[in-house]
Amino acid sequence: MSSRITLDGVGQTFWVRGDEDKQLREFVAIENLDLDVAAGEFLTVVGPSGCGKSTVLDLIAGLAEPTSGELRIDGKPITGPGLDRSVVFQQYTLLPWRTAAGNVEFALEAKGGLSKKERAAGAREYLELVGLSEFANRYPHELSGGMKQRVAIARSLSYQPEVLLMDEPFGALDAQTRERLQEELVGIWKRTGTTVVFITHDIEEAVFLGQRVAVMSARPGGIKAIINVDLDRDAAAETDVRATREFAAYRHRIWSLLREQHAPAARTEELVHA
Ligand SMILES: Nc1ncnc2c1ncn2[C@@H]1O[C@H](COP(=O)(O)OP(=O)(O)OP(=O)(O)O)[C@@H](O)[C@H]1O
Repeated sequence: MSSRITLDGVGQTFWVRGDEDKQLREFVAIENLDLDVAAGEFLTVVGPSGCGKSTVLDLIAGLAEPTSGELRIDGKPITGPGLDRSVVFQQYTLLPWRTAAGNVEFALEAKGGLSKKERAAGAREYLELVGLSEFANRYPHELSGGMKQRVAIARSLSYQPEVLLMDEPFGALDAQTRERLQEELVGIWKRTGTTVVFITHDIEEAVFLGQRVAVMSARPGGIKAIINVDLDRDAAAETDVRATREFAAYRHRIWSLLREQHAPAARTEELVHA
């Protein structure tokens, strides 16, 4: 199950208070942003801090309304959150009083229409998908950071959203856990065919996961470039794809695009929009 997402000339402006005069003024977070995510695609988004990555994700999730432009999912305007889309945030948003299985079941309760037995079976299935079958009865405080994030992913996938929106979901994890979860996520994406939009600060993570990498520019945020990544992900399990020359070339290309943004011109722009 998957869905296509379209952003058409999307802009988002916030009212912010000036540092010195404390006057309210408009702050253009993103401007005239066009983006098309194909059904079943894995798109990663990188960009400097504050360029509007989370803003874009919030808009696709329907958690905010754009100031201008339009967002559509399968041709229909996005007017609010929906069960066709699921968000995984950086911080683990698990219910501490529920076990791992209980947390997944919670999402299925919200979806409705399933018996207790079906919900329990669903939780088992998705915890297995993320490699946590043996930890179903543990409470969040008894799980490691990586395990908690896997429960959050299992919970998001359990109600079979067409779109999975991930906002730096592995940002708080150590490098090894992060790499393992990246590999698991690619496997899950292949098995489920879900459309994934994944935000990250980490260029290597963006290249490893994304079929395409959208590189954002800052102030106001927009899409600077979209890079098609053609890596043999099927070989990922056996070979260290991250150590290949192709991988390094993609990494360098994106690094260079991001680097350009630190030029003095960017600072001038910052003042214009401040
Ligand atoms: N509710 C809000 N009110 C005012 N300004 C906001 C609001 N939300 C975001 N912003 C501003 O909009 C810009 C984009 O924020 P956003 O969180 O989307 O950036 P980001 O690229 O996700 O940043 P980071 O990588 O640091 O998480 C920032 O300058 C931020 O301060």
